[in-house]
Amino acid sequence: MSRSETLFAAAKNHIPGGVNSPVRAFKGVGGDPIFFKSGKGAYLIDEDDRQYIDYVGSWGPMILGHGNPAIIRAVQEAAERGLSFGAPTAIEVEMAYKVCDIFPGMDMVRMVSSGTEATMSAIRLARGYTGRDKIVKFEGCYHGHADSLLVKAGSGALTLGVPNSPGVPASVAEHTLTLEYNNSDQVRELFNTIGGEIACIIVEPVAGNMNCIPPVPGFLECLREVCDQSGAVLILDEVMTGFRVSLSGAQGYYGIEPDLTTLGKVIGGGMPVGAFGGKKVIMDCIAPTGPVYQAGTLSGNPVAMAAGLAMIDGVSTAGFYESLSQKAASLMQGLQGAADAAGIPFTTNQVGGMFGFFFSDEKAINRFEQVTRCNLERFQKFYHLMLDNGVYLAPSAYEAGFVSSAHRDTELEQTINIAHKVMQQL
Ligand SMILES: Cc1ncc(COP(=O)(O)O)c(C=O)c1O
Ligand SMILES: N[C@H](C=O)CCC(=O)O
Repeated sequence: MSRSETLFAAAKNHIPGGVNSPVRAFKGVGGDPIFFKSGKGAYLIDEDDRQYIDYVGSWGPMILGHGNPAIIRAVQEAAERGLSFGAPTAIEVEMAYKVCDIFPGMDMVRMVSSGTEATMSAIRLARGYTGRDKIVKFEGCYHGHADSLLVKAGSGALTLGVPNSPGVPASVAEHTLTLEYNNSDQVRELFNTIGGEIACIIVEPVAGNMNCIPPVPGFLECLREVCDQSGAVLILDEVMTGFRVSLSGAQGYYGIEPDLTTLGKVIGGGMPVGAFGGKKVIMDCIAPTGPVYQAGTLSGNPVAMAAGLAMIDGVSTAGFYESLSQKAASLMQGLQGAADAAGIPFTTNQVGGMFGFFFSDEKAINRFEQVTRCNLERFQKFYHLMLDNGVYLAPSAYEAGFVSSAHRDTELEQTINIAHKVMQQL
């Protein structure tokens, strides 16, 4: 048995399914997950000393590649000063100023420890601020695992076939109204009927949890418009897209100003961090200023803030996002070329440093339902052949992929060459 197999067998004895987050379990592709022991730049090394070019990047955070020296140094120095105080620190103030500076519509921000906490808190805040219960989300979007958001959810919930999780009371789920992503007509119809009862819309401004689906022109603008008309709060969930598709996320990229923004992943530099922030009039409703309760023992943790600030410094350099986007675009062009050469129906999407590919003969994929029609069997075969050749992709057809600044032409070309070989075997 390989060391990964041995570890997986042991893990299953004491960790449900052998993993601490379901999508890692390889249920979406079959076979056993790989256990990793280290990462450097664009590469991951597994427990059996095999090396992989990594396009998961810890599901987004590792935008500078693994083991970035500036981040490691920042973490080491912060750890020397103290791991946690449970009291205010200067570095939290620095982080708040930095984030509010980068996101123009954000007057105030509260740090938390995960994307789930950020979205859950933002929803509660929107409800508290508006005094309304109903929320709107989109099928296939994933916003973490808070009860009210596990309704027609994407990511691991979709991969495992449980988009509506047992354990969520019907009395909670009934307040979550789910519409089709990129369908503005449905949005307008709902808001024309009950707009005054809706607390918020929460949306992934580029969906990355049903593979990668960019917004069609006019969709995000429509969400802004109906929220303005109805008094509902527009929450852009930028846990994945923040600092990823541009420095100021999808809101900067598409020019849409939300009322609230949720952040995670890149903002923590690989440490467990999330954040939610937005307009002062709404953020003032949060305790201790206002009555909407929200708290966290480790929120604003100094080591995590140090990692996040070093990461933000790293992505704030001139030309960073142009270069990142170019890498993702050339990877997608290369994969498309490999599929075309092999006569395999194939389509790609890409925004900034995130990408998606589809085994489909449809030329443009922008709806959830199109994603579900893709050739899953072919994806699974492709996945394992790429893996066998040293390329680590997200182990599900419902996840976006990510490049980092550490992916050089060498790694991209090697991946494309492998894809040429693999596509011929499908
Ligand atoms: C868009 C989006 N929102 C929220 C979350 C939840 O974040 P976390 O896994 O850190 O709880 C994720 C990822 O998991 C995500 O991709
Ligand atoms: N799609 C998820 C985050 O974006 C994957 C991470 C996880 O749930 O483990």
